[in-house]
Amino acid sequence: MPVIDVEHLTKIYPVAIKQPGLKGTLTHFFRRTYRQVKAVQDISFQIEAGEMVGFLGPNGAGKTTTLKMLTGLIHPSSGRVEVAGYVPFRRQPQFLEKISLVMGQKQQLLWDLPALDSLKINAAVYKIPDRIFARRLQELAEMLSLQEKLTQPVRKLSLGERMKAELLAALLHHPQVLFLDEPTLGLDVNAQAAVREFLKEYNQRYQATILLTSHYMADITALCKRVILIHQGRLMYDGSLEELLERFAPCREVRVELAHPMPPEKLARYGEIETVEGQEVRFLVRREKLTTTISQILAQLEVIDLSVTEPPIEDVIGRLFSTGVV
Ligand SMILES: Nc1ncnc2c1ncn2[C@@H]1O[C@H](COP(=O)(O)OP(=O)(O)OP(=O)(O)O)[C@@H](O)[C@H]1O
Repeated sequence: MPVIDVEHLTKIYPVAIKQPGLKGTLTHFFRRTYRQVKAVQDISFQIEAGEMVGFLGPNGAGKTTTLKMLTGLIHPSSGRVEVAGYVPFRRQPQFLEKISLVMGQKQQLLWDLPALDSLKINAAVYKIPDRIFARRLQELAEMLSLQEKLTQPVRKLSLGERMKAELLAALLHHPQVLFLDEPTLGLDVNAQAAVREFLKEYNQRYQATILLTSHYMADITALCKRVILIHQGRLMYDGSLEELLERFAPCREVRVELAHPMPPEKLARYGEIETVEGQEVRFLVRREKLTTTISQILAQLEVIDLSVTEPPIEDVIGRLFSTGVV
């Protein structure tokens, strides 16, 4: 049975239109007109327990709106949504104990207090007994390398430490389902990697289900085998990341530095030649032929150096979003 079950989910925001000037203000006050923003349109997907899924889309695609419906912060306009067996917008306490939502650009920890104080408040809200609180705190703080930092006021923590403390606060009640909206936003490369490493470990250790949005493709490639793509509120793709790349980036680039320059006609058999500059040749080679082609190049040519590069995933997905075709 899926932990997250979404069927024909739609959210339409009514947005009041106001004309400029005094007349516009008066009309707006007495007789408002609305236009409809279709933020999410008829999307369906299921996520099984323990899965870690990347939820991707360009700005304004409807990701946050979907996460808000999945966590019960807003009511869908139509469709059905169930998370951990509950209908989110009823906001039943048993449901709230099973989920957590972490938004990279919002914080729940109190700015002037040590994180530990906010954590104690959370423990009281979730009715976590002292003994269990102490155990979980120690375990999570260790996983996040935060032991020394929890007694300092939050405002004195670095951005990365603050994000880790936010994660600790969000996970103290051991939610079964975790929704993460840009958890690595604005963090430096090391802090991003630390958060990623932690999420991977948390998912494996507790079999937690995680739905994650991120503009950093490194997060997605490191954590998610499956991705869901949405564009202008509609579901574009739901499947494995590997298959997506296979379908939309079937080639890799092979750069070879030869001992002596060679005429292009003698090189064409190894792949589609992109450029030849002196002794350096760049080929495009289909993924499935990569190992055979590389062995042939190494056996048949005098090679000084060879490297293989993957087209950046950002480029592949960016192209999909700009063409709107999957
Ligand atoms: N409360 C609201 N009232 C009216 N329109 C809204 C509201 N919240 C979001 N929207 C609109 O709904 C659409 C989807 O927004 P949403 O925030 O869900 O996108 P997103 O994929 O999370 O984007 P981003 O990556 O920029 O955060 C956008 O056109 C946005 O302007």
